Amino acid sequence: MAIKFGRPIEMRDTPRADAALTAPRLDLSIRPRRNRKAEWARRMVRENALTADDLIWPLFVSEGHNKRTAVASMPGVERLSVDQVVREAERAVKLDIPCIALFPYTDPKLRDEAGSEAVNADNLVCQSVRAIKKEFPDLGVLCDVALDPYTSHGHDGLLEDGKILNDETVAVLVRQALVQAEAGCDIIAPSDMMDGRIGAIRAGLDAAGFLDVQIMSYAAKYASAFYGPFRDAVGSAKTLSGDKRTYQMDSANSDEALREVELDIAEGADMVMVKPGMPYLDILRRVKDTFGMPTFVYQVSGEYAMLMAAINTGWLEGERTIMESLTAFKRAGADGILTYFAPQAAERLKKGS
Ligand SMILES: NCc1[nH]cc(CCC(=O)O)c1CC(=O)O
Ligand SMILES: [Mg+2]
Repeated sequence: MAIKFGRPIEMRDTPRADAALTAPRLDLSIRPRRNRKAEWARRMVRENALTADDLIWPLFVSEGHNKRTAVASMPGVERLSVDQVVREAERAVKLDIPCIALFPYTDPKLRDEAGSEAVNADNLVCQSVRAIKKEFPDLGVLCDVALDPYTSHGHDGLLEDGKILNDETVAVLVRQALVQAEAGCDIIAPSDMMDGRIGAIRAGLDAAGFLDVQIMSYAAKYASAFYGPFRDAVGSAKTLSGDKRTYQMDSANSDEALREVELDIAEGADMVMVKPGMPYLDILRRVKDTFGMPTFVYQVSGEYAMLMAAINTGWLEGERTIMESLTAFKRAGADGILTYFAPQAAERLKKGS
């Protein structure tokens, strides 16, 4: 049974009528409940607020025209052909969402060992960026940099003899970032977790004259089971051989996240990210407190799937659960949130409380 929230029960200062329940008055000078007695009072002492400015909306692009394909493990999320991505970009603009993030579902025929489609200046992501920027130049566009949507083995880097090559991968990532920047991408977001990629991408962008293209580093990205539905969406779930634990972080570690973030800042990251979100709020708080950088968090596909599964069965109440989960990120120090709930949250915020 879903819990139904009606009119809140608010405290009034009217003297109590004689009632069956009586008790000697407690001698309390401090009663924290006073500051919660009514909505106006709660609003006055509220410490954190979610606004549309906090939202980054991830979208999945696929081939075709006027085409939308449901992603089974992410109810409500679809893969969109480029023209449809532009329609969602329009929705983002209308909802005051400042930025969208693009992820491709690459035709399996175009995937190869080297992830060559990643550096094709006319790949789905680049096509989308151009189409969006033509109609909505003032909407921020973030592009993920990593090879997994393009490789036949589903890894974020180049694979040789069962090993993910670091420096060789970084060289390809620099080229991937460059085609995205040339297409008009505003924020390059490397999600691959290779060592040294932020510095190399910054140098590559600068050498090509893209001095103002920002870098949001997936700096503390964990090897997480919560990415499952995303791999379904980009089509790498079936192809992925092995796991990503030689490059993504061990979920048992916390100090290591600070060392990773420190390196990416030193290499030129403008913004840093912690990922996943809800199971890693402690990391988010440490990163924000330690560095004071613009700090983002990714409420990943598995978190979305988990909440939607419970919402769709009626076990959780949708709107309140979504808003609570997003406000928790603000409380933990996030300056912004990548979330598949971005449009729902923005619509809710537009309506007001
Ligand atoms: N490097 C690709 C990438 N970029 C964002 C996500 C996950 C996003 C999500 O789960 O919503 C992943 C998956 C992965 O690393 O396997
Ligand atoms: Mg690193």
